[in-house]
Amino acid sequence: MNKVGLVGWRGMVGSVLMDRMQTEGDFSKINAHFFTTSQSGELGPNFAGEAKPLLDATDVSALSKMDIIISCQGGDYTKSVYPTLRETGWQGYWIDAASALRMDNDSIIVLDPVNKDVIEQGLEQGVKTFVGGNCTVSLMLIALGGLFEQDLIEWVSPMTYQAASGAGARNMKELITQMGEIHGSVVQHLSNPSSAILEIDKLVANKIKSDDLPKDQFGVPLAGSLIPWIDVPMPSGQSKEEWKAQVEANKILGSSCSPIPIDGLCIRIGAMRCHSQALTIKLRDDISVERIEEILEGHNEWVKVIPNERDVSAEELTPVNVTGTLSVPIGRIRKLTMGPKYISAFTVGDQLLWGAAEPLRRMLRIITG
Ligand SMILES: NC(=O)C1=CN([C@@H]2O[C@H](COP(=O)(O)OP(=O)(O)OC[C@H]3O[C@@H](n4cnc5c(N)ncnc54)[C@H](OP(=O)(O)O)[C@@H]3O)[C@@H](O)[C@H]2O)C=CC1
Ligand SMILES: N[C@@H](CC(=O)OP(=O)(O)O)C(=O)O
Repeated sequence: MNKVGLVGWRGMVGSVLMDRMQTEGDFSKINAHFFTTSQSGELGPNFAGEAKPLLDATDVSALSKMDIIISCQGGDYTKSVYPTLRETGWQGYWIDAASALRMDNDSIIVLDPVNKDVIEQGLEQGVKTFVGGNCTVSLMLIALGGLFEQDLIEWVSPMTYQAASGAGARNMKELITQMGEIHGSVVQHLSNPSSAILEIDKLVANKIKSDDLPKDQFGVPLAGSLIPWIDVPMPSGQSKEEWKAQVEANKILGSSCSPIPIDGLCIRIGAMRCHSQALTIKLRDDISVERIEEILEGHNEWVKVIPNERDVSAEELTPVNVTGTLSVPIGRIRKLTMGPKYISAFTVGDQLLWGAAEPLRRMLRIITG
């Protein structure tokens, strides 16, 4: 059995990965070794049988004994350890959640329901570095896989509604704390049926704007508001999150030589762990909505077409419905007034599952069988 080193297993993405690996029985296929950057020598988890002391994730000699390493530890860790490990001549498989190696020439971005051919070709050619894609990119491609596969898309503009989890566990906690504090500021007014809504609104607005609302993580209020910028600025005027859409999606699709334009705005909203995206798509042909729905639904087992109807959209096409599942619903599909080749769509996905952990887990299974 392959020796698999797990780094970052107790973080948020890592915990979701561990959960999925246990559910799918993956630990029975590997010889798991748990690493840590901060708790070396302490007793590790028992997911894979008897708990053993944790290994030092900065010890290149210990890492180099692994056949496969999966890291959910983050980009700084990857940048500090990966080059040194490769310089020792280590020929193992490196599977990573962080973005650090995604655009390297010798890495493949993994999303096997969409690019299994690219992955298999890479394995045959000796590629050893496999990286999970950006969450919005992976979720969009699971949703639109059928249209991309049949080369029916001329361009896409995704406008995102991204959950707090994309910014990390502390940000999720901060969002809930902000919500609680806002509620607390008007709780007595809410219980009084005759209280005036404009007075409540004023108190809420004052609370959200006040210095004592906790905002160390996001820097600004998120509850009762939104943040129209994610990640650092790029020279193009895009945020880095927006820049990733086109470069990563085309790399996954193997179309980087003649890239499909994919560009829009990325917005942080007060959802917990599901990213949503409103898509404007220009098709290459005038295709009926029924045919589009058929093509989308037929592509993979996780995408689910939701009819463009009010009640079912409000019930099923939401973060609260999708959270904790691998389902990627897509709905609001209709022709736009711009012309017969222009369609809208709205999709939602769990950014810790298909958006982060699941593509890595499936890559491990592709390697280990
Ligand atoms: N969050 C996301 O949506 C996505 C994240 N990623 C990538 O995954 C990386 C990891 O993200 P994420 O999982 O959110 O990071 P976390 O901050 O949740 O975990 C990262 C590491 O922090 C250490 N840590 C310190 N204190 C604790 C604690 N109390 N509980 C758990 N872990 C702790 C752990 O390392 P140790 O055991 O060594 O101390 C852990 O592996 C990101 O940097 C990013 O590159 C990729 C896609 C999506
Ligand atoms: N940037 C994403 C989460 C993430 O970690 O993305 P990436 O894996 O591309 O760094 C978000 O904020 O929602």
